[in-house]
Amino acid sequence: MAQIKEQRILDYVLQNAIKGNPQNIVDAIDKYCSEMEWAMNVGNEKGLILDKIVSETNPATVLELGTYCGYSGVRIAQLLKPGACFLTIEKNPVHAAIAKQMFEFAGVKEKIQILEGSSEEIIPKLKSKYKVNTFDFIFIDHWSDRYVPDTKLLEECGLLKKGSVLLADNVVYPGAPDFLQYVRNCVRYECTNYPSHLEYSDKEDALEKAVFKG
Ligand SMILES: Nc1ncnc2c1ncn2CCCCCNC(=O)c1cc(-c2ccc(F)cc2)cc(O)c1O
Ligand SMILES: [Mg+2]
Repeated sequence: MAQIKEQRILDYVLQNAIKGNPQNIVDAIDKYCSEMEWAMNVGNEKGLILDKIVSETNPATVLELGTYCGYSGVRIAQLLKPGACFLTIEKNPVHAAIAKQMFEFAGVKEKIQILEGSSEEIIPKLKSKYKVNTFDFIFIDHWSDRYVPDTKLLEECGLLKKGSVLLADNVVYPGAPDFLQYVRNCVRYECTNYPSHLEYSDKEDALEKAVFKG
């Protein structure tokens, strides 16, 4: 059967990484995607910045927008304290199925709940259906044209509290200029830019951290 790239990435991990070892699985994905096939995982250079900000935040509640193959989900999950709640939203059912298997192999499936669907349809249901109050940390890594509307949706749904940390991928490449404009000009956010490079590439990219001030 014609395989898709994401299935080849998962197969490579299942055959070459150590089951139950999140860091080894992250390293295996990076090895495959830098040597064999490029894929839109956040990657190790931006991943190390992600790790640092997650560790500093030490969140009890995490939301990720854009699961893909589960690379950033595995990176974040291995840093979370016991009992932390981690929800990740993925619109593409095939990618969600790949990520589910990735989380199982990594031994983090008890820490992460994959919500299949679009962010715009799931975010308004998070309080009622998923018993969430607010999020301490939000990793934004889905369509860049959803960054602003979903940030506003999170505000409107009362899912942010004073100190909530939003971290957005790809603010330079592919780019999210309206998001940068929004958070940098809104008094309710304190922003920090982290210049880096596009995963498995020398193109410039960056992460933007926006801390909600309440
Ligand atoms: N409304 C929703 N809710 C949830 N998931 C949703 C959604 N809507 C869609 N999706 C499903 C996620 C779509 C993937 C998002 N990520 C990306 O599109 C992405 C692309 C590149 C990239 C870079 C250079 C290139 F030449 C080409 C591509 C790099 C990255 O790091 C990326 O994260
Ligand atoms: Mg990305």
